[in-house]
Amino acid sequence: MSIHVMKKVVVGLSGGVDSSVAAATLHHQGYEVVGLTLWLMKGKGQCCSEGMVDAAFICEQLGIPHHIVDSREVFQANIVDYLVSGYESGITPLPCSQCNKTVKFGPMLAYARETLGIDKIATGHYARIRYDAKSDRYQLLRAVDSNKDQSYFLYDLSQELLAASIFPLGELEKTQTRQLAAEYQLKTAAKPESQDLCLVESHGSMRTFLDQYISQTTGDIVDTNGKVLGQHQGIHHYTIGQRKGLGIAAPEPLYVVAIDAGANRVIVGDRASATQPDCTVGRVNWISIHPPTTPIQASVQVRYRSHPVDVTVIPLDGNRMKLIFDQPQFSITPGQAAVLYDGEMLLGGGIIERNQDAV
Ligand SMILES: Nc1ncnc2c1ncn2[C@@H]1O[C@H](COP(=O)(O)OP(=O)(O)OP(=O)(O)O)[C@@H](O)[C@H]1O
Repeated sequence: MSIHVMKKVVVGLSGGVDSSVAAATLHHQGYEVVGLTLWLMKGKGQCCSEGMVDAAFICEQLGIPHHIVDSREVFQANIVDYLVSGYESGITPLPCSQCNKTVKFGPMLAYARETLGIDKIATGHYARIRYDAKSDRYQLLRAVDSNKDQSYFLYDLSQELLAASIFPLGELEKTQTRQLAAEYQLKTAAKPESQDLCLVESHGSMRTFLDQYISQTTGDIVDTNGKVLGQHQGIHHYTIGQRKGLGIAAPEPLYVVAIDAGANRVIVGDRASATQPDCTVGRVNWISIHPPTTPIQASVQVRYRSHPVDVTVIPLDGNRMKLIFDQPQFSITPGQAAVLYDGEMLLGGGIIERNQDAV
């Protein structure tokens, strides 16, 4: 007699079409699925409450249980406070990879294991996971749909989290996801794509969000020689490489090249002065490979949508690395993630550090 043990999985449901299809796909594959929605945002939580209702509807449609976990404190401490202190210190923090690690995957797996006795979690992220027996590691790969690929935001996950995760949409084109949603007649089938960071979508702009927390303190906008060219309303309104909205009339286009929080100054210069041959990166996480001890060649994305460029990676002590670009790069932004790839495999990544020469 064979005993059929049903595989169990907890699916993170945002109320969007991707996670709905992830849950429905696993359900149709025979998994015992539990839906889990994290309640993330305080105050302006309209998108969260709508999301919770839509997620509940999907669970009812699929006939699966739905759990909601109040994660507002975790989100506030790990994302809102992280963003506010980062912008106050003159960097442009990346919230999504931090959110995935500390708010979503980590706590979701803990909840799945401790409360539900389930060892697997799934999300609607577009990325793939492969086990490599030779290195005994789980590797993170780009999604098949290169336009939707979200691997960049997942570079900071651990081996333990990767081993426990399933990305049912990694092999699909977005159009196929929509088709599946229609086939399964999911309520979320026609829901529009989210266009931006959840905080930006809920508040209209990052500026509106930050202005709730950071008071506007006027300061100088200066050129690279320290000459005052204008005034700003708060350094948190600026990011490296920014050209628009500086309010300065100049014969040549000017870009933000550095933000000096100590002196409350924004430093602007021509395109060449916002271009760097190298940078250093901290809090490095090697995800798919063992940490290298000698220099390696890779390609790097310095922003989510930036084109990968070739780079030499020099490992440094203390979870840091130096990146030497084959071609100097424009607008390398402290606080954003530098994520390394070898073809479709994501090797690792970390947070771009401040360029000490620029301030
Ligand atoms: N509040 C949440 N609770 C639980 N899981 C979540 C939540 N928000 C996002 N997720 C999970 O993370 C995945 C990626 O989230 P992201 O915010 O990038 O949404 P998305 O790509 O627009 O997907 P979706 O269409 O499912 O909203 C989602 O597919 C979902 O599995």
